[in-house]
Amino acid sequence: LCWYYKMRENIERNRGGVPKGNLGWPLIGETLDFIASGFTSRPVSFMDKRKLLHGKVFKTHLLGTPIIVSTDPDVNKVVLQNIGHIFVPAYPKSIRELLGEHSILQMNGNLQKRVHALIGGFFRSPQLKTRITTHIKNSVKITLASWQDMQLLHVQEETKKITFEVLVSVLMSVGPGEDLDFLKREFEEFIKGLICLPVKFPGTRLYKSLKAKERLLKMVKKIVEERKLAIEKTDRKGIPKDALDVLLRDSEEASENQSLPLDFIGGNIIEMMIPGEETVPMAMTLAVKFLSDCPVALHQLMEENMELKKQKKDSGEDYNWTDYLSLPFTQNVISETLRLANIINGVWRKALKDIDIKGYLIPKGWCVLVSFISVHMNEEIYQNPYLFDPWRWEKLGAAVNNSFTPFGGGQRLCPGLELSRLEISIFLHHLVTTYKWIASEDKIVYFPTVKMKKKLPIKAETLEVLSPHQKGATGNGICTIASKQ
Ligand code: HEM
Repeated sequence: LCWYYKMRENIERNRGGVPKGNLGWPLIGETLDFIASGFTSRPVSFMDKRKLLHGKVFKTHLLGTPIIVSTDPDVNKVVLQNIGHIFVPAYPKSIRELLGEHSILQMNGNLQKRVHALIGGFFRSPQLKTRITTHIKNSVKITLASWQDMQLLHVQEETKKITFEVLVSVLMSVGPGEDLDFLKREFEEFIKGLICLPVKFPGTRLYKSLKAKERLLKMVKKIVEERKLAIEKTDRKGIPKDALDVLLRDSEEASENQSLPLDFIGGNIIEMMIPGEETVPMAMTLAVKFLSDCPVALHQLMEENMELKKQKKDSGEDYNWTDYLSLPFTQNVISETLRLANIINGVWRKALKDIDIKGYLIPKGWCVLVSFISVHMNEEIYQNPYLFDPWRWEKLGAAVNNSFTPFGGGQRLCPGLELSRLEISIFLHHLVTTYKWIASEDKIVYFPTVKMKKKLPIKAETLEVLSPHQKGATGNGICTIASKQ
Protein backbone atom coordinates (compact mmCIF):
# COMPACT_ATOMS: atom_id res chain seq x y z
CA LEU A 1 0.00 0.00 0.00
CA CYS A 2 2.79 2.31 0.96
CA TRP A 3 4.50 1.61 -2.38
CA TYR A 4 1.21 2.32 -4.19
CA TYR A 5 0.75 5.70 -2.49
CA LYS A 6 4.36 6.63 -3.16
CA MET A 7 3.93 5.79 -6.82
CA ARG A 8 0.66 7.79 -7.03
CA GLU A 9 2.38 10.71 -5.36
CA ASN A 10 5.20 10.56 -7.90
CA ILE A 11 2.88 10.30 -10.86
CA GLU A 12 0.71 13.15 -9.63
CA ARG A 13 3.74 15.29 -9.01
CA ASN A 14 5.42 14.84 -12.31
CA ARG A 15 3.75 12.12 -14.31
CA GLY A 16 7.12 10.29 -14.21
CA GLY A 17 8.46 12.46 -17.00
CA VAL A 18 11.39 14.82 -17.47
CA PRO A 19 10.98 17.54 -14.82
CA LYS A 20 9.12 20.67 -15.87
CA GLY A 21 11.03 23.81 -16.70
CA ASN A 22 12.12 26.18 -19.40
CA LEU A 23 15.08 25.65 -21.73
CA GLY A 24 15.31 29.40 -22.40
CA TRP A 25 16.91 30.90 -25.50
CA PRO A 26 18.54 28.82 -28.23
CA LEU A 27 22.22 28.08 -27.39
CA ILE A 28 22.49 30.27 -24.29
CA GLY A 29 19.41 28.86 -22.56
CA GLU A 30 19.01 30.53 -19.16
CA THR A 31 22.75 31.05 -18.61
CA LEU A 32 22.63 34.86 -18.41
CA ASP A 33 20.03 34.79 -15.65
CA PHE A 34 22.06 32.12 -13.82
CA ILE A 35 25.28 34.18 -13.99
CA ALA A 36 23.49 37.43 -13.11
CA SER A 37 22.14 35.87 -9.91
CA GLY A 38 25.74 34.88 -9.04
CA PHE A 39 26.63 38.58 -8.91
CA THR A 40 23.92 39.40 -6.38
CA SER A 41 23.94 38.75 -2.66
CA ARG A 42 21.36 35.99 -3.23
CA PRO A 43 22.80 33.63 -5.85
CA VAL A 44 20.12 31.10 -4.94
CA SER A 45 17.42 33.38 -6.40
CA PHE A 46 17.84 31.67 -9.80
CA MET A 47 16.84 28.34 -8.24
CA ASP A 48 14.17 29.83 -5.95
CA LYS A 49 12.29 31.44 -8.85
CA ARG A 50 12.15 28.19 -10.83
CA LYS A 51 11.40 26.10 -7.79
CA LEU A 52 8.23 28.17 -7.28
CA LEU A 53 7.22 27.80 -10.92
CA HIS A 54 8.12 24.19 -11.64
CA GLY A 55 8.81 22.37 -8.37
CA LYS A 56 11.93 21.27 -6.47
CA VAL A 57 13.44 19.52 -9.49
CA PHE A 58 13.29 21.39 -12.80
CA LYS A 59 14.94 21.49 -16.17
CA THR A 60 16.82 24.42 -17.63
CA HIS A 61 19.73 25.08 -20.01
CA LEU A 62 23.03 26.32 -18.58
CA LEU A 63 26.50 26.92 -20.04
CA GLY A 64 25.60 25.18 -23.28
CA THR A 65 23.95 22.11 -21.72
CA PRO A 66 20.33 21.11 -21.06
CA ILE A 67 20.38 20.31 -17.38
CA ILE A 68 18.11 19.08 -14.60
CA VAL A 69 18.57 21.04 -11.39
CA SER A 70 17.75 19.33 -8.13
CA THR A 71 17.04 21.37 -5.02
CA ASP A 72 15.51 18.33 -3.30
CA PRO A 73 17.72 16.74 -0.62
CA ASP A 74 16.32 13.23 -1.28
CA VAL A 75 17.03 13.42 -5.00
CA ASN A 76 20.48 14.88 -4.27
CA LYS A 77 21.23 11.95 -1.98
CA VAL A 78 20.37 9.37 -4.65
CA VAL A 79 22.53 11.12 -7.25
CA LEU A 80 25.48 11.42 -4.86
CA GLN A 81 25.23 7.83 -3.65
CA ASN A 82 25.30 6.75 -7.27
CA ILE A 83 24.33 3.13 -6.76
CA GLY A 84 24.83 1.27 -10.03
CA HIS A 85 27.36 3.86 -11.30
CA ILE A 86 24.74 5.69 -13.35
CA PHE A 87 26.24 9.15 -12.87
CA VAL A 88 29.68 10.42 -13.83
CA PRO A 89 31.15 13.86 -13.05
CA ALA A 90 30.43 16.47 -15.72
CA TYR A 91 32.69 19.50 -15.58
CA PRO A 92 32.77 22.39 -18.08
CA LYS A 93 35.15 21.84 -21.01
CA SER A 94 37.98 24.08 -19.71
CA ILE A 95 38.09 22.10 -16.44
CA ARG A 96 38.03 18.76 -18.29
CA GLU A 97 40.97 19.88 -20.45
CA LEU A 98 43.02 20.95 -17.44
CA LEU A 99 42.29 17.92 -15.29
CA GLY A 100 43.11 15.16 -17.68
CA GLU A 101 40.97 12.02 -17.85
CA HIS A 102 42.86 10.17 -15.11
CA SER A 103 42.26 12.76 -12.41
CA ILE A 104 40.44 11.55 -9.28
CA LEU A 105 37.93 14.33 -9.92
CA GLN A 106 36.97 12.83 -13.28
CA MET A 107 37.66 9.11 -13.09
CA ASN A 108 34.94 6.57 -12.35
CA GLY A 109 34.35 3.04 -11.19
CA ASN A 110 36.83 0.92 -9.28
CA LEU A 111 39.86 3.13 -9.79
CA GLN A 112 38.08 6.16 -8.29
CA LYS A 113 36.92 3.99 -5.37
CA ARG A 114 40.45 2.74 -4.77
CA VAL A 115 42.18 6.14 -4.88
CA HIS A 116 39.36 7.75 -2.86
CA ALA A 117 39.60 5.09 -0.15
CA LEU A 118 43.40 5.32 0.03
CA ILE A 119 43.51 9.10 0.29
CA GLY A 120 40.44 9.38 2.55
CA GLY A 121 41.80 6.70 4.89
CA PHE A 122 45.12 8.51 5.17
CA PHE A 123 43.60 11.98 5.71
CA ARG A 124 41.29 10.61 8.41
CA SER A 125 44.00 8.66 10.22
CA PRO A 126 44.79 9.75 13.80
CA GLN A 127 48.50 9.45 12.98
CA LEU A 128 48.28 12.10 10.28
CA LYS A 129 46.08 14.31 12.43
CA THR A 130 48.54 14.10 15.33
CA ARG A 131 51.47 15.06 13.13
CA ILE A 132 49.71 17.69 11.06
CA THR A 133 48.22 19.43 14.10
CA THR A 134 51.66 20.63 15.21
CA HIS A 135 52.40 21.72 11.67
CA ILE A 136 49.11 23.64 11.27
CA LYS A 137 49.50 25.23 14.70
CA ASN A 138 53.00 26.47 13.88
CA SER A 139 51.92 27.76 10.51
CA VAL A 140 48.94 29.59 12.05
CA LYS A 141 51.10 31.07 14.82
CA ILE A 142 53.77 32.33 12.40
CA THR A 143 51.13 34.00 10.24
CA LEU A 144 49.33 35.51 13.22
CA ALA A 145 52.62 36.79 14.68
CA SER A 146 53.32 38.66 11.44
CA TRP A 147 50.03 40.58 11.87
CA GLN A 148 51.50 42.56 14.78
CA ASP A 149 53.45 44.75 12.39
CA MET A 150 50.63 45.22 9.91
CA GLN A 151 48.35 48.25 9.89
CA LEU A 152 45.78 46.58 7.67
CA LEU A 153 45.75 42.97 6.53
CA HIS A 154 43.68 40.96 4.10
CA VAL A 155 42.27 37.82 5.70
CA GLN A 156 41.77 36.07 2.35
CA GLU A 157 45.50 36.42 1.57
CA GLU A 158 46.74 35.56 5.05
CA THR A 159 44.70 32.36 5.35
CA LYS A 160 46.02 31.18 1.99
CA LYS A 161 49.57 31.39 3.34
CA ILE A 162 48.64 28.95 6.09
CA THR A 163 46.67 26.45 4.05
CA PHE A 164 48.80 26.14 0.93
CA GLU A 165 51.83 25.07 2.93
CA VAL A 166 49.76 22.53 4.86
CA LEU A 167 48.17 21.17 1.69
CA VAL A 168 51.49 20.64 -0.06
CA SER A 169 52.86 19.05 3.07
CA VAL A 170 50.07 16.44 3.38
CA LEU A 171 50.24 15.67 -0.32
CA MET A 172 54.00 15.48 -0.95
CA SER A 173 55.94 16.83 2.06
CA VAL A 174 57.46 19.86 0.37
CA GLY A 175 58.40 22.35 3.10
CA PRO A 176 58.98 26.11 2.91
CA GLY A 177 61.63 27.15 0.39
CA GLU A 178 62.18 27.54 -3.34
CA ASP A 179 60.26 24.43 -4.34
CA LEU A 180 57.18 25.51 -2.38
CA ASP A 181 57.36 29.00 -3.92
CA PHE A 182 57.61 27.44 -7.39
CA LEU A 183 54.61 25.19 -6.72
CA LYS A 184 52.55 28.10 -5.43
CA ARG A 185 53.38 30.33 -8.42
CA GLU A 186 52.72 27.69 -11.05
CA PHE A 187 49.64 26.31 -9.34
CA GLU A 188 48.09 29.78 -9.21
CA GLU A 189 48.77 30.16 -12.94
CA PHE A 190 47.32 26.69 -13.57
CA ILE A 191 43.99 27.25 -11.78
CA LYS A 192 43.34 30.61 -13.43
CA GLY A 193 42.21 28.60 -16.45
CA LEU A 194 39.70 26.40 -14.66
CA ILE A 195 36.83 28.63 -15.69
CA CYS A 196 37.61 30.16 -19.06
CA LEU A 197 36.81 29.87 -22.76
CA PRO A 198 37.86 26.39 -23.88
CA VAL A 199 40.17 27.57 -26.68
CA LYS A 200 43.82 26.59 -26.58
CA PHE A 201 46.34 28.30 -28.78
CA PRO A 202 49.35 30.37 -27.68
CA GLY A 203 48.23 33.41 -25.74
CA THR A 204 44.86 32.07 -24.55
CA ARG A 205 44.12 31.56 -20.87
CA LEU A 206 43.65 27.83 -21.27
CA TYR A 207 46.96 27.49 -23.11
CA LYS A 208 48.86 29.36 -20.38
CA SER A 209 47.28 27.17 -17.73
CA LEU A 210 48.15 23.98 -19.60
CA LYS A 211 51.77 25.17 -19.84
CA ALA A 212 51.82 25.84 -16.09
CA LYS A 213 50.51 22.30 -15.54
CA GLU A 214 53.36 20.91 -17.69
CA ARG A 215 55.88 22.72 -15.48
CA LEU A 216 54.15 21.46 -12.34
CA LEU A 217 54.11 17.91 -13.67
CA LYS A 218 57.83 18.08 -14.44
CA MET A 219 58.67 19.10 -10.90
CA VAL A 220 56.26 16.65 -9.24
CA LYS A 221 57.52 13.83 -11.46
CA LYS A 222 61.02 14.37 -10.04
CA ILE A 223 59.67 14.26 -6.49
CA VAL A 224 57.72 11.06 -7.28
CA GLU A 225 60.76 9.32 -8.78
CA GLU A 226 63.03 10.26 -5.90
CA ARG A 227 60.46 9.04 -3.41
CA LYS A 228 60.00 5.77 -5.23
CA LEU A 229 63.74 5.14 -5.07
CA ALA A 230 63.80 6.00 -1.38
CA ILE A 231 60.94 3.58 -0.68
CA GLU A 232 62.68 0.78 -2.60
CA LYS A 233 65.98 1.39 -0.79
CA THR A 234 64.67 1.56 2.75
CA ASP A 235 61.80 -0.89 2.32
CA ARG A 236 59.87 1.36 4.74
CA LYS A 237 56.80 -0.22 6.24
CA GLY A 238 56.03 2.43 8.86
CA ILE A 239 53.36 5.13 8.81
CA PRO A 240 53.11 6.87 5.42
CA LYS A 241 54.16 10.48 5.64
CA ASP A 242 51.98 11.92 2.87
CA ALA A 243 49.49 11.09 0.11
CA LEU A 244 52.34 10.41 -2.29
CA ASP A 245 53.70 7.73 0.03
CA VAL A 246 50.23 6.18 0.28
CA LEU A 247 49.78 5.89 -3.48
CA LEU A 248 53.34 4.66 -4.13
CA ARG A 249 53.19 1.98 -1.47
CA ASP A 250 49.81 0.76 -2.62
CA SER A 251 51.19 0.56 -6.11
CA GLU A 252 54.24 -1.41 -4.93
CA GLU A 253 52.06 -3.93 -3.17
CA ALA A 254 49.56 -4.30 -6.01
CA SER A 255 49.89 -6.95 -8.70
CA GLU A 256 51.57 -5.79 -11.91
CA ASN A 257 48.37 -4.99 -13.79
CA GLN A 258 46.95 -3.11 -10.78
CA SER A 259 50.04 -0.99 -10.24
CA LEU A 260 49.48 2.76 -10.66
CA PRO A 261 51.80 4.36 -13.25
CA LEU A 262 54.10 7.10 -11.88
CA ASP A 263 52.59 9.69 -14.26
CA PHE A 264 49.14 8.86 -12.92
CA ILE A 265 50.35 9.36 -9.34
CA GLY A 266 52.11 12.67 -10.12
CA GLY A 267 49.08 14.01 -12.02
CA ASN A 268 46.71 13.10 -9.23
CA ILE A 269 48.85 14.71 -6.56
CA ILE A 270 48.58 17.99 -8.50
CA GLU A 271 44.87 17.57 -9.16
CA MET A 272 44.15 16.89 -5.51
CA MET A 273 45.45 20.36 -4.79
CA ILE A 274 42.50 21.84 -6.71
CA PRO A 275 39.67 21.07 -4.27
CA GLY A 276 41.90 21.86 -1.27
CA GLU A 277 43.59 25.08 -2.32
CA GLU A 278 40.88 27.72 -2.15
CA THR A 279 38.19 26.02 -0.12
CA VAL A 280 39.85 25.95 3.32
CA PRO A 281 41.17 29.56 3.26
CA MET A 282 37.75 30.75 2.04
CA ALA A 283 36.03 28.93 4.90
CA MET A 284 38.43 30.60 7.36
CA THR A 285 37.94 34.00 5.75
CA LEU A 286 34.16 33.74 5.77
CA ALA A 287 34.18 32.60 9.38
CA VAL A 288 36.03 35.84 10.20
CA LYS A 289 33.51 37.80 8.11
CA PHE A 290 30.43 36.24 9.75
CA LEU A 291 31.93 36.56 13.23
CA SER A 292 32.79 40.23 12.63
CA ASP A 293 29.12 40.79 11.79
CA CYS A 294 27.94 38.80 14.82
CA PRO A 295 29.79 39.94 17.97
CA VAL A 296 27.64 37.81 20.25
CA ALA A 297 28.86 34.67 18.50
CA LEU A 298 32.42 35.96 18.45
CA HIS A 299 32.30 36.59 22.17
CA GLN A 300 31.01 33.09 22.95
CA LEU A 301 33.61 31.58 20.64
CA MET A 302 36.36 33.54 22.35
CA GLU A 303 35.22 32.47 25.81
CA GLU A 304 35.10 28.80 24.85
CA ASN A 305 38.56 28.93 23.30
CA MET A 306 40.05 31.00 26.14
CA GLU A 307 38.96 28.26 28.52
CA LEU A 308 40.85 25.67 26.48
CA LYS A 309 43.90 27.92 26.28
CA LYS A 310 43.85 28.34 30.06
CA GLN A 311 43.49 24.59 30.63
CA LYS A 312 46.47 23.94 28.39
CA LYS A 313 48.53 26.61 30.11
CA ASP A 314 47.68 25.31 33.58
CA SER A 315 48.42 21.69 32.72
CA GLY A 316 51.55 22.53 30.73
CA GLU A 317 50.44 20.06 28.06
CA ASP A 318 50.62 20.71 24.36
CA TYR A 319 47.47 20.75 22.23
CA ASN A 320 46.48 17.60 20.42
CA TRP A 321 44.02 17.38 17.56
CA THR A 322 41.15 16.14 19.71
CA ASP A 323 41.42 19.29 21.89
CA TYR A 324 40.72 21.54 18.96
CA LEU A 325 37.75 19.47 17.82
CA SER A 326 36.29 19.10 21.32
CA LEU A 327 34.73 22.58 21.57
CA PRO A 328 31.02 22.34 20.69
CA PHE A 329 30.33 26.00 20.00
CA THR A 330 33.44 26.28 17.81
CA GLN A 331 32.23 23.29 15.77
CA ASN A 332 28.80 24.92 15.45
CA VAL A 333 30.42 28.13 14.20
CA ILE A 334 32.25 26.07 11.57
CA SER A 335 29.09 24.22 10.48
CA GLU A 336 27.16 27.46 10.22
CA THR A 337 29.97 29.07 8.23
CA LEU A 338 30.03 26.16 5.80
CA ARG A 339 26.22 26.23 5.44
CA LEU A 340 26.08 29.93 4.74
CA ALA A 341 29.27 30.20 2.68
CA ASN A 342 28.44 27.49 0.13
CA ILE A 343 32.03 27.40 -1.04
CA ILE A 344 31.13 24.53 -3.37
CA ASN A 345 27.55 25.43 -4.28
CA GLY A 346 26.74 22.16 -6.00
CA VAL A 347 28.16 19.44 -8.25
CA TRP A 348 27.49 18.49 -11.84
CA ARG A 349 26.87 14.93 -12.97
CA LYS A 350 25.88 13.28 -16.24
CA ALA A 351 23.50 10.28 -16.45
CA LEU A 352 24.80 7.28 -18.40
CA LYS A 353 21.33 5.64 -18.39
CA ASP A 354 17.73 6.74 -17.96
CA ILE A 355 16.90 6.89 -14.27
CA ASP A 356 13.75 7.73 -12.34
CA ILE A 357 14.23 9.38 -8.96
CA LYS A 358 11.13 10.20 -6.89
CA GLY A 359 9.10 10.31 -10.10
CA TYR A 360 11.49 12.58 -11.97
CA LEU A 361 12.95 11.08 -15.10
CA ILE A 362 16.58 11.93 -15.77
CA PRO A 363 17.17 10.78 -19.33
CA LYS A 364 20.45 9.22 -20.48
CA GLY A 365 22.95 11.90 -21.54
CA TRP A 366 21.36 14.68 -19.46
CA CYS A 367 23.35 16.58 -16.86
CA VAL A 368 22.14 17.06 -13.30
CA LEU A 369 23.13 19.96 -11.08
CA VAL A 370 22.94 18.75 -7.48
CA SER A 371 22.39 22.11 -5.83
CA PHE A 372 23.75 22.22 -2.28
CA ILE A 373 23.15 25.96 -1.89
CA SER A 374 19.39 25.62 -2.52
CA VAL A 375 19.12 23.13 0.31
CA HIS A 376 21.38 25.13 2.66
CA MET A 377 19.26 28.24 2.06
CA ASN A 378 15.88 26.51 2.22
CA GLU A 379 13.77 28.08 4.97
CA GLU A 380 11.75 24.90 5.46
CA ILE A 381 14.95 23.27 6.68
CA TYR A 382 16.87 26.22 8.14
CA GLN A 383 14.74 28.92 9.75
CA ASN A 384 15.93 32.42 8.73
CA PRO A 385 18.41 30.85 6.36
CA TYR A 386 20.29 34.11 5.71
CA LEU A 387 21.04 34.61 9.37
CA PHE A 388 24.41 33.53 10.77
CA ASP A 389 23.10 31.51 13.68
CA PRO A 390 25.61 28.98 15.10
CA TRP A 391 23.16 28.18 17.92
CA ARG A 392 20.77 26.53 15.44
CA TRP A 393 23.14 23.54 15.39
CA GLU A 394 22.45 22.83 19.07
CA LYS A 395 18.95 21.78 17.98
CA LEU A 396 19.62 20.50 14.48
CA GLY A 397 22.48 18.07 15.12
CA ALA A 398 22.37 14.99 12.90
CA ALA A 399 18.73 15.64 11.93
CA VAL A 400 19.83 17.52 8.83
CA ASN A 401 22.29 14.94 7.53
CA ASN A 402 20.91 14.90 3.96
CA SER A 403 20.39 18.62 4.01
CA PHE A 404 23.90 19.61 5.03
CA THR A 405 26.37 18.74 2.32
CA PRO A 406 29.17 21.33 2.14
CA PHE A 407 31.56 18.43 1.50
CA GLY A 408 29.28 16.61 -0.95
CA GLY A 409 28.24 13.07 -0.12
CA GLY A 410 28.07 9.44 -1.11
CA GLN A 411 30.73 8.00 -3.33
CA ARG A 412 32.71 11.20 -3.72
CA LEU A 413 32.34 12.68 -0.24
CA CYS A 414 35.29 15.02 0.24
CA PRO A 415 38.24 13.01 1.63
CA GLY A 416 39.61 16.26 3.10
CA LEU A 417 36.52 16.83 5.31
CA GLU A 418 38.05 16.12 8.71
CA LEU A 419 41.36 17.69 7.84
CA SER A 420 39.57 20.88 6.75
CA ARG A 421 37.53 21.09 9.93
CA LEU A 422 40.69 20.56 11.97
CA GLU A 423 42.55 23.31 10.12
CA ILE A 424 39.69 25.77 10.55
CA SER A 425 39.37 24.89 14.27
CA ILE A 426 43.08 25.48 14.88
CA PHE A 427 42.98 28.78 13.00
CA LEU A 428 39.94 30.04 14.90
CA HIS A 429 41.34 28.97 18.27
CA HIS A 430 44.59 30.89 17.92
CA LEU A 431 42.93 33.82 16.19
CA VAL A 432 40.29 34.54 18.82
CA THR A 433 42.62 33.90 21.75
CA THR A 434 45.28 36.24 20.37
CA TYR A 435 43.49 39.04 18.54
CA LYS A 436 40.52 41.35 18.45
CA TRP A 437 39.85 42.97 15.13
CA ILE A 438 37.75 45.46 13.27
CA ALA A 439 36.71 44.46 9.79
CA SER A 440 36.27 47.00 6.99
CA GLU A 441 33.19 46.95 4.79
CA ASP A 442 33.40 44.16 2.26
CA LYS A 443 31.06 42.01 0.18
CA ILE A 444 30.88 38.35 -0.68
CA VAL A 445 30.96 37.69 -4.42
CA TYR A 446 29.55 34.34 -5.53
CA PHE A 447 30.59 34.08 -9.16
CA PRO A 448 32.48 32.24 -10.56
CA THR A 449 33.60 31.08 -7.11
CA VAL A 450 32.97 32.46 -3.63
CA LYS A 451 35.37 35.30 -2.75
CA MET A 452 35.50 38.52 -0.74
CA LYS A 453 35.41 41.49 -3.08
CA LYS A 454 38.24 43.32 -1.22
CA LYS A 455 39.83 40.18 0.29
CA LEU A 456 38.38 41.14 3.68
CA PRO A 457 40.61 43.90 5.09
CA ILE A 458 40.83 44.01 8.88
CA LYS A 459 42.73 45.92 11.56
CA ALA A 460 43.88 43.49 14.23
CA GLU A 461 45.21 44.18 17.72
CA THR A 462 46.62 41.67 20.15
CA LEU A 463 44.33 41.15 23.12
CA GLU A 464 47.00 42.17 25.62
CA VAL A 465 47.45 45.69 24.26
CA LEU A 466 43.75 46.49 24.02
CA SER A 467 42.53 49.11 26.44
CA PRO A 468 39.70 48.05 28.81
CA HIS A 469 36.98 49.97 26.95
CA GLN A 470 37.85 48.11 23.77
CA LYS A 471 37.47 44.77 25.45
CA GLY A 472 33.88 44.12 24.38
CA ALA A 473 32.95 42.34 21.22
CA THR A 474 33.58 44.17 17.96
CA GLY A 475 30.74 45.53 15.82
CA ASN A 476 27.27 46.66 16.80
CA GLY A 477 26.19 43.83 19.07
CA ILE A 478 23.68 42.08 16.81
CA CYS A 479 24.11 39.47 14.12
CA THR A 480 23.51 40.90 10.71
CA ILE A 481 21.79 39.03 7.94
CA ALA A 482 24.38 37.64 5.53
CA SER A 483 22.56 38.93 2.46
CA LYS A 484 22.77 42.47 3.70
CA GLN A 485 26.56 42.70 3.89
C1 HEM B 1 36.24 23.62 3.39
C2 HEM B 1 36.98 22.86 2.61
C3 HEM B 1 36.48 21.91 1.56
C4 HEM B 1 35.25 21.82 0.97
C5 HEM B 1 34.01 22.70 1.21
C6 HEM B 1 35.32 20.71 0.04
C7 HEM B 1 34.25 20.27 -0.71
C8 HEM B 1 34.29 19.17 -1.53
C9 HEM B 1 33.15 18.64 -2.26
C10 HEM B 1 31.74 19.24 -2.26
C11 HEM B 1 33.56 17.54 -2.92
C12 HEM B 1 32.69 16.61 -3.78
C13 HEM B 1 32.90 16.81 -5.26
C14 HEM B 1 32.02 15.90 -6.09
O1 HEM B 1 31.12 15.25 -5.56
O2 HEM B 1 32.23 15.85 -7.31
C15 HEM B 1 34.97 17.37 -2.65
C16 HEM B 1 35.75 16.37 -3.19
C17 HEM B 1 37.09 16.27 -2.99
N1 HEM B 1 37.85 16.99 -2.09
FE1 HEM B 1 37.18 18.49 -0.92
N2 HEM B 1 36.58 20.17 0.07
C18 HEM B 1 37.32 20.86 0.99
C19 HEM B 1 38.64 20.62 1.34
C20 HEM B 1 39.44 19.67 0.77
C21 HEM B 1 40.84 19.45 1.09
C22 HEM B 1 41.64 20.23 2.13
C23 HEM B 1 41.28 18.45 0.28
C24 HEM B 1 42.65 17.82 0.15
C25 HEM B 1 43.57 17.84 1.01
C26 HEM B 1 40.17 18.01 -0.53
C27 HEM B 1 40.23 17.00 -1.45
C28 HEM B 1 39.15 16.55 -2.18
C29 HEM B 1 39.24 15.50 -3.19
C30 HEM B 1 40.52 14.74 -3.61
C31 HEM B 1 37.96 15.32 -3.71
C32 HEM B 1 37.52 14.35 -4.79
C33 HEM B 1 36.99 13.07 -4.22
C34 HEM B 1 36.48 12.11 -5.28
O3 HEM B 1 35.96 12.55 -6.31
O4 HEM B 1 36.61 10.91 -5.06
N3 HEM B 1 39.08 18.77 -0.20
N4 HEM B 1 35.38 18.36 -1.80
